[in-house]
Amino acid sequence: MMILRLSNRACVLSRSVRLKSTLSTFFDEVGKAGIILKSASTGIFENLALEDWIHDHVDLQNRSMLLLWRNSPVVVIGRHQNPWQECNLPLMRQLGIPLARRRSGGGTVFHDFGNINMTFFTSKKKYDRHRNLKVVTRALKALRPNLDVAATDRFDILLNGHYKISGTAAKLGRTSAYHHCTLLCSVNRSVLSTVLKSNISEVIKSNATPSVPSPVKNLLDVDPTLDSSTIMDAIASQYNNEFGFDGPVITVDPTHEALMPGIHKMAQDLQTWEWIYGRTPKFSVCTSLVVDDVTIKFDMDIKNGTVEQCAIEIPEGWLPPEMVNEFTSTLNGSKYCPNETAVLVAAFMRTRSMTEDVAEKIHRLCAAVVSVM
Ligand SMILES: Nc1ncnc2c1ncn2[C@@H]1O[C@H](COP(=O)(O)OC(=O)CCCC[C@@H]2CCSS2)[C@@H](O)[C@H]1O
Repeated sequence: MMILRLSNRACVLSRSVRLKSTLSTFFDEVGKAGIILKSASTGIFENLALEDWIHDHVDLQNRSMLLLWRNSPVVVIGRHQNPWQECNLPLMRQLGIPLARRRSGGGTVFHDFGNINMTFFTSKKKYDRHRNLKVVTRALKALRPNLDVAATDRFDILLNGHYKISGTAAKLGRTSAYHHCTLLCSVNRSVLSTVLKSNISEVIKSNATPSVPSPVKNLLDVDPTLDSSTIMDAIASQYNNEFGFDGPVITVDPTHEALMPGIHKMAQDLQTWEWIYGRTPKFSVCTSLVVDDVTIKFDMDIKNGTVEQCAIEIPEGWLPPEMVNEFTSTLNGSKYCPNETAVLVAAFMRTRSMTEDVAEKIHRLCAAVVSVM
């Protein structure tokens, strides 16, 4: 038997007990129609894995579930998006802000501790985004009756009819579904807007899903007496009210492999380069970069995150033609990734004899290519 350790109104699925059941069989034993979970993790990959695990393993035919979670700073792109088009990857690397690709569609958002995420799990039949967003707007109104918050036809929530405070995405499986959304409480808005501005969007051609940028605001900007844990509590109690449930908020730790067998692998899969970058729909980059006062034209086709075709036009006499050929063939077939490019170019330079001047130029050429990665 698994034990629920009660702390005030909240429960913690205890790690200290000897587990005889997984989270899904535990829910079957408890037999509740509605369950509210809160993640103990602030790691995006663990939290996205928790969503995947619940979606794949919990019987959602006769049960609905709300998961509340928050993350440390991260940019989260939709399943069919192009990260180079959506965000400033060089700046994110500099700031140490990771990128994650989620399994649901839709656009790109920024999360930090000032952003709340909610995931509403249901059977596919009961999937109802309007009703879920009503839980959020009513919870906010219950806290501050004067707040002007309303859901739109595209399932955003707007503050004062203009400022986006919540964005929505969803994943529909064969029999079950989840709808997840954000809520901006006190996010760092200057980081949000700078990381969500691509440095190379104008040189990318792609059919990937584009985001729909909106003016955003934090709830705490209009009412600094609010705080995100009060808001989370209000959402949990409104969820119970709306659906007629009465459960407590259960804290669950997504690193607890025994409770959720297979979850570690799910989190690992979400962190692979192949999932985050490799799943980008085919795109091309066509740009001119100035290196040493000469203009160099790059033309690259990228499929599965890998350079499929690369052409570089360099003014005659700047570099020996065989070096240019060597450089382009190094890029062909490689990941569209600054680290991989730098390593491969360094390796090719080690195996060729060249003057210092040529080596310097290849370094600068490499830096120019890396600047658009
Ligand atoms: N955290 C957050 N919340 C609300 N709106 C945001 C946020 N970050 C950025 N934005 C704004 O939304 C647009 C993109 O809007 P767009 O409509 O294109 O995309 C979305 O809303 C996707 C929401 C995904 C929600 C998931 C829930 C759990 S994991 S992520 C962006 O350019 C900004 O203007």
